[in-house]
Amino acid sequence: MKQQRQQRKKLLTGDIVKQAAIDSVMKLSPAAMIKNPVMFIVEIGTVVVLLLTLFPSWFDAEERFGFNLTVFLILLITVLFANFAEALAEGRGKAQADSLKKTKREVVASKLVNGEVVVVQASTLRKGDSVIVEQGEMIPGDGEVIEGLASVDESAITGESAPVIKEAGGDFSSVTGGTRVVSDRIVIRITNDPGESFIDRMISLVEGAKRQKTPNEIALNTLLISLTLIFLIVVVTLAPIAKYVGVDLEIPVLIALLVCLIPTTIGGLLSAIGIAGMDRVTQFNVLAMSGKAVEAAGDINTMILDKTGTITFGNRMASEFVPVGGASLAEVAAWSAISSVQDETPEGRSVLELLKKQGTAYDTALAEGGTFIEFKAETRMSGVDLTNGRLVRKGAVDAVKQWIVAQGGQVPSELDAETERIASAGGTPLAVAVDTRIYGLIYLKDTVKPGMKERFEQLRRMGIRTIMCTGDNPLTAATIAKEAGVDDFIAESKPEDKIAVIKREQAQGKLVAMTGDGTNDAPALAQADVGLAMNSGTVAAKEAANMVDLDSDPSKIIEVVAIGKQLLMTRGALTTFSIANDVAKYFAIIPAIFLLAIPEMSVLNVMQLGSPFSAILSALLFNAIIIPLLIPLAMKGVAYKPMSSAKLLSRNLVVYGLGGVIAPFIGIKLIDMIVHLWI
Ligand SMILES: Nc1ncnc2c1ncn2[C@@H]1O[C@H](COP(=O)(O)OP(=O)(O)OP(=O)(O)O)[C@@H](O)[C@H]1O
Ligand SMILES: [K+]
Ligand SMILES: [Mg+2]
Repeated sequence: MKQQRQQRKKLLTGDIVKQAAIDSVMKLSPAAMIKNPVMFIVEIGTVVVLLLTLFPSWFDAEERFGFNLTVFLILLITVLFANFAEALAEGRGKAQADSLKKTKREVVASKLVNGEVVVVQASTLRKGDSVIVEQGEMIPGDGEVIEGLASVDESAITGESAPVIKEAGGDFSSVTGGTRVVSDRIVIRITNDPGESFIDRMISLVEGAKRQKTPNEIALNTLLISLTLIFLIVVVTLAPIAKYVGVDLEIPVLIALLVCLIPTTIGGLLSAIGIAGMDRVTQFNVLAMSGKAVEAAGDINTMILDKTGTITFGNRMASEFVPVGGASLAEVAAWSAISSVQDETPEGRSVLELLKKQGTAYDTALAEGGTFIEFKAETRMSGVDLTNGRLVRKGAVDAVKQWIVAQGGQVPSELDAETERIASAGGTPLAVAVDTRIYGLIYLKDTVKPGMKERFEQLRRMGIRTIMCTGDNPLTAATIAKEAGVDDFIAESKPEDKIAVIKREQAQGKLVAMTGDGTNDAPALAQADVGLAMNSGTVAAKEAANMVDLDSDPSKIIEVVAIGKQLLMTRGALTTFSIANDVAKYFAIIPAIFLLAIPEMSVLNVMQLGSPFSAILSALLFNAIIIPLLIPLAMKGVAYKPMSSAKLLSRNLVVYGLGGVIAPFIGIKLIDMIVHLWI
């Protein structure tokens, strides 16, 4: 499985680079260029200079073939470099889309029609149809298991070759078209019409077909267009003014000046930054439904995490039976077993496993024929109503206490002390009760994932507040919260409490992220600004969320936030760099232009550039080659250390702002020294 994952990461191959080179020429089409107004202006300038080069007489212009041709070529590569950046960023997604499309081969499906099996083409299946999938067969469409249990190979979409169990009911019922049943047989209800499947969505996502500009990008684009218009006006009005004072500025020189001044660096890299950011999330096996979701992740103030499975490993295992109120150890063990025979949750299964491990004989015959009470997050209890009328329950201590009191029973005096002992060790105590009597406790142990403290510390440095929401009791919650280092916790919380927390934070103007997998998480996932659903989870959760983690690792939300932050930072840093650059170029090129007309003004030549022409060409060439030089940074993202936004901003202003001012002086001077040798 590691190998497959690596293969995915190594997708930036020679083929992609070659394809990107071809695409950058295709993207010269004005219909495509107009989407990037800054570069579109450069393209128009390129065409004008070409015409001036070839037919100077048309314009009554001076014949300066060599210079004009050079300006034309530099302008052309400027546009090509920008197109190449975008094409390269798109390349990896396209390659991934191609491999996904291969999994979309036409398959046949065994559709159930009035109880009979009819073989049909998968493409004819509609929402609501039921199909049978047997061992070895491809699952014909997205759906929910409504009958049976099977192991499914999902490597086609997750890159993970270990099969996963899918079963009817519960949080592991969703299946994805294009994955394969490797054992057993399941009946599936199709949940999507053709063309709307998960793989379809994934293809259009990685391909960027549906890529819409995010609000952030639109705002930045507006700024870039405004700057471009301002400089356009400046340059256009410069000509008559210069003429008035007796300086004749040629059109290619003015175009060169314009291109140097407008924000071509960020204009050329902007869409590559966005695509690469999305791609980084995808390579991380997280599907973001929109770029907006990734950017929102970068702006998160509050993160809601659940305890079990996110902060802890989630294998809450029974480790001890604790009798209370004069009950014997054997009695607690026996009732624990009876309450758990039909409880298919990991917690329930672990009770029987513990008894087996301890070698304790237990008899669950009493439970036969009884009504099973399934565990629910709302009741926080599970159990069985026996045929002899006795009611057996186990569950969260406060829930069982309430139940016992409602039954007319009493709470044994040492229950609280024992509960406290387990909870203060970070364990989860489950009370076991029958009718009106509490027999004792089951001690469920779970461990905090290693490295959690460091990760929450990082989040804190990013200015993100973490809140752990758990159905567990306050003491267990407090112990785990302390051990993991979260900022706050909410104990004994029911699913609706999560929405309440999210709404409360949002009301304070904060952006909230959360993870979840169950149907009861769906409303909260939809309410959160960033909702990360687990691929193993229910269809409802996946549809409500704006991101899906194919590896079903809830703690990945932390990395997703880091990627979002890095995306925003990269864009900010390169914008700063680009604008600082343009300011510096202004000082390099303006004196040169005036020197061209009034050679006596040699004091203007502060940079000691070879000649006015070489100064203009050097500035223009620097302006072009800075784009490909920054492609790696745009694609990889700027180096990122967790710290507060304010600190980051000032640090970036120094590095990229100051760097942006200094770099052109050095770059242009170097190029000029070379250029001057041959003109
Ligand atoms: N199988 C079960 N039978 C009875 N009670 C259970 C069972 N599983 C869990 N509980 C009790 O219900 C509480 C809530 O469990 P649930 O899994 O819903 O927690 P949660 O809300 O997801 O929060 P977290 O994941 O942080 O524990 C648990 O703390 C435990 O006391
Ligand atoms: K520029
Ligand atoms: Mg949970």
